Amino acid sequence: MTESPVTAPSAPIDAVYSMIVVSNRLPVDYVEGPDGETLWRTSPGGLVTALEPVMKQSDGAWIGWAGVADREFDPFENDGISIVPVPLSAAELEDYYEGFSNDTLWPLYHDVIAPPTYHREWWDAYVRVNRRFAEAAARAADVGAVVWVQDYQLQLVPQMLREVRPDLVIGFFNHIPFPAYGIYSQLPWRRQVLAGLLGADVIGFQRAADAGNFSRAVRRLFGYATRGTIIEVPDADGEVRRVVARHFPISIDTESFEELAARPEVQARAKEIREGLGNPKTIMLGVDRLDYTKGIRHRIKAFGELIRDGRLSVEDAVLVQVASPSRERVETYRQLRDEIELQVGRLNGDYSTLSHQAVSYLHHGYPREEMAALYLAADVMLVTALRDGMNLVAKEFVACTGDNDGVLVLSEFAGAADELKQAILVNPHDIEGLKDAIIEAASMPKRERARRMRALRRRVREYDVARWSASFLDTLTGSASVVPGVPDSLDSALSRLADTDRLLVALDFDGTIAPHVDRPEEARALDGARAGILSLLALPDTRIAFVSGRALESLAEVSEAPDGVLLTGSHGIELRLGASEVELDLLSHELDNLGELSRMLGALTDGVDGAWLERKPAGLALHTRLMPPAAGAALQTKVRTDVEAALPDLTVRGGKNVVEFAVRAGNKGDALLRLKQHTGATAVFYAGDDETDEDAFAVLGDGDVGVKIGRGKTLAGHRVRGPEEIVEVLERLSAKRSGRP
Ligand SMILES: O=P(O)(O)OC[C@H]1O[C@H](O[C@H]2O[C@H](CO)[C@@H](O)[C@H](O)[C@H]2O)[C@H](O)[C@@H](O)[C@@H]1O
Ligand SMILES: O=c1ccn([C@@H]2O[C@H](COP(=O)(O)OP(=O)(O)O)[C@@H](O)[C@H]2O)c(=O)[nH]1
Repeated sequence: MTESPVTAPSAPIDAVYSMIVVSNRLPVDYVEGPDGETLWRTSPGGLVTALEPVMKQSDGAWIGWAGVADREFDPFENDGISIVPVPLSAAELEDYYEGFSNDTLWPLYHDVIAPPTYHREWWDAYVRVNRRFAEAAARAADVGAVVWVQDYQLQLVPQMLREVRPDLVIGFFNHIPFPAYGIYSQLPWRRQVLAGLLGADVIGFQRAADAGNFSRAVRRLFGYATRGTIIEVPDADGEVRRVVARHFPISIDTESFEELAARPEVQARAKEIREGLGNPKTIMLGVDRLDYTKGIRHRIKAFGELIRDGRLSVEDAVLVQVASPSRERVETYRQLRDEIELQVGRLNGDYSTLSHQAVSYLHHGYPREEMAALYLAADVMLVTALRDGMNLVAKEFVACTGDNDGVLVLSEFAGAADELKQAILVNPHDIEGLKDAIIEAASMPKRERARRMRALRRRVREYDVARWSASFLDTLTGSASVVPGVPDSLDSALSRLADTDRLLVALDFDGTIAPHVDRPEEARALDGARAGILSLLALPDTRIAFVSGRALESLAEVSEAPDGVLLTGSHGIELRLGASEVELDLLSHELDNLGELSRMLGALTDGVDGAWLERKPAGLALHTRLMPPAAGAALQTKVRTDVEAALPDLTVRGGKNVVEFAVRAGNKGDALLRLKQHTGATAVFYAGDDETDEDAFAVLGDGDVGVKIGRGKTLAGHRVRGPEEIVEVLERLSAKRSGRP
């Protein structure tokens, strides 16, 4: 794909940043002041709204385009953020931004609501500009820095960056939907785009469905193995990189919107807006970039028909539609503007009176204060997107509705619908359904309005933008240091989990409930963990399982598992569910491989001080914990290389001071699914500390709780410091569950 590779700066020139965000848009756009002076204005769109508070909290740099062609700017500081502008020529603006980004990818990724256009010269410009962004990031990033690339305009940057700076930790977040394969496969450069994205360590999406579509496309086009949210990407040297592709729904700085809406001057402005509109009974509000994905026409059509049919009157109801200018040089956007303005003009001509307008249409972009006042003034917020990555407007309306008195009508095709379930959910293509929903919203009793809005507010408070970025970055980097104790967020998750009908508590053994020891046969669970397990076992509809990489026999021995505990060993290959033990019948070629493996490992480790082999039913593990670290690492590398060359079909797993080879594949994710099926669990708790536990975290669903012990990249939603914290977690879970009605 990268015909001419990204140039690696011999010594990065401005390599000072340990955290970098790269996006097409900077938080500010250049505008020329009345006297020709340089002014910077907040850029449009939700990406900037979401990332601005994140970057204000970090001392990293934001790399992006300044919103104007053919101008070069030096790096500068804006509102506490270090800005590194990347220039675009007028031709690049046309081909890369307006063309490939907004006339190819945008309609394609939004389910071809408008027809995508494919031009080879647009693609060439896309590659060229992506390379420029990658070069800028490679120059600015300190050794080992985290680079977080944003959105569909820059999908090739992760791979380009990895090629020249393999030391970097690279994340990617896609703010818009990722389409199903049947649509994605139209893209002539579909393989190059996937390869570009797979350069990242973690690829984030708005909805679980988007992440699923992406993984399916990778399977179809590259045949890479995927397990849950993990994609196994082979590198050129045959090593497998585990790339995470999962959803991280973006959000807003809820507190700052609440604070804004509580300001007296904003409330006064809201009152003024209502009065200016003639104090109607119901103010309906739509706020969108003027984009065909937003369903503005559908909304106006439904509203217009309600007036025409007499179900609403212009004396009682007005629709305020903010349609902020967007991508105005792209033909589809121009046409849309004409269509909407014709529609609004007709509607107002037909139904407005001298004192009451049907639609108050505003083709402007407003500052946050005015947005908050509009949200406050509105009774009903109409978000009728035909497809939308998230839609932050919906969340902002909820945050600003401080008195719980407002109704949100929300398209099920906006990412926000996965979270804001107490909104009135609509299919905007169904105009009759949309009309009924608008009437339901306008006439909803006060108590019902308050009940729904309280629940919505709880959600946007709990899941704000800080949580979004923390959860993405934590998955990407692992937290630098893990504080002792049980975090509040984990405690709340345990409270919810404790209420489930049938609970499965699945625990890795070593390093999770038993501290690591030098001799694996000496490992024992902490007394507190045993006590917690016994008290959970005594509760109805509560099952416990140990999920270990150890051979089942060894697990049974060291765990001294109380009766009733389910056991899975050898990474899920062996299971003991109740009294019966699952037989492990190795096939003849597996037995041959096992014999050869055993011979090779014996020869390679014979006489090496501190190295020992652990036999497992389907393989062998080499332990080097008792060796000097450098010698242990060197031995592991040698053993891996030799075994992989001689026996390429084996499953290889690296752990802490251990490398393990198995003649039959199996993993803790499969084990957990099997346990879930066996127990009929309605929710699962899983805790683990090692790389192999990531397979289990990868199969957890929305109502489940995953806890990673210690540092390191993880898919688990929570993290604690060590087995002592797991003791506390088990105690709390048991107490909460025994207290349920
Ligand atoms: O930069 P523009 O071409 O002017 O477009 C503005 C932004 O629009 C898109 O926003 C998306 O991100 C939001 C936050 O995640 C999300 O809520 C919304 O659903 C998306 O459409 C676009 O993805 C950004 O790159 C643009 O900057
Ligand atoms: O006149 C306007 C219109 C919109 N917005 C902001 O633009 C963002 C729109 O984000 P959303 O996710 O809803 O859609 P996008 O435009 O990114 O597709 C929200 O933060 C709005 O508050 C704004 O500040 N002024």
